[in-house]
Amino acid sequence: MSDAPLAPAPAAPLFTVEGLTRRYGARIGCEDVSFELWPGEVMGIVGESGSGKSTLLSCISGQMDPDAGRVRYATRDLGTVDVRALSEPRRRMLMRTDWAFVHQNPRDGLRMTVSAGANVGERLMAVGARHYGAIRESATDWLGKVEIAPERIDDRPAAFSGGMQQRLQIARNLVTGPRLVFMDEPTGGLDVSVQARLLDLIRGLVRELGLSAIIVTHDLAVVRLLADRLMVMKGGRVVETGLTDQVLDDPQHPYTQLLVSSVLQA
Ligand SMILES: Nc1ncnc2c1ncn2[C@@H]1O[C@H](COP(=O)(O)OP(=O)(O)OP(=O)(O)O)[C@@H](O)[C@H]1O
Repeated sequence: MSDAPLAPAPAAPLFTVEGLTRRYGARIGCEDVSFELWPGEVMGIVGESGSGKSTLLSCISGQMDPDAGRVRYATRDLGTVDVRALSEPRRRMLMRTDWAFVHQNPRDGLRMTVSAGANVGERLMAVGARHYGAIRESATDWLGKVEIAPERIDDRPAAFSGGMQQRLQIARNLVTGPRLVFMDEPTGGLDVSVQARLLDLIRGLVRELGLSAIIVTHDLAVVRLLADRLMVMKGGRVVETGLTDQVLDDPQHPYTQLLVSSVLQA
């Protein structure tokens, strides 16, 4: 037995989803999805197109109302709360401070008409920062963290490459110090070499900041690199869940076996 002191185990999950269901008329978006996310944990959600990943992500991140089910979150000040039972202003504040959402298309998460610095700085202002010098310093610092040169601070995102825009979106999301980050195909639509660099950056930030994250992707290489645990969806339901390496190296469900082998053959 090692003498090294053990870090205390977290007492409770950060985020709990119970029996979440969302239908579009008669069509199932996602059905009866339940899982827990622990502090500092990264969960990957994979499945083919139409399997319900985006519907699930929209419902759990508060962007869409589910038809049934509950989402609970361990807040810093109020303990664990039912997110939908919060008042609208509280819910909005939670989503703006403790939570963050990285969209697949950076244009959906950035303001394209203002500078890179303003994209980062206005998030700080939205949570009460007022001192111009401090805001600009923080924005410069965050641009550096996502490998954007400080001299680009006054450029608009339209003058950036796709990979740079995505890195800027990440800075804009993380500047307010969230604890939980939702990511929808964060490397989708980028060249392979740009994807690899972005994945490295995300992995470094997640570890350094101790973030919890839920990442939706159809790309198994993304979850292999980023996710501690994996949930495999098909037809709106979860068909398999487990530690990422375990699920990818020894898939149990025939659908997961197919997903893994189709990547191997590709
Ligand atoms: N606005 C909508 N109206 C009707 N049906 C929808 C709507 N959005 C999604 N669906 C249906 O819900 C199911 C799940 O779709 P969803 O977009 O959540 O899957 P996905 O796994 O995210 O797919 P993709 O990877 O292509 O984004 C599909 O059958 C889809 O056709």
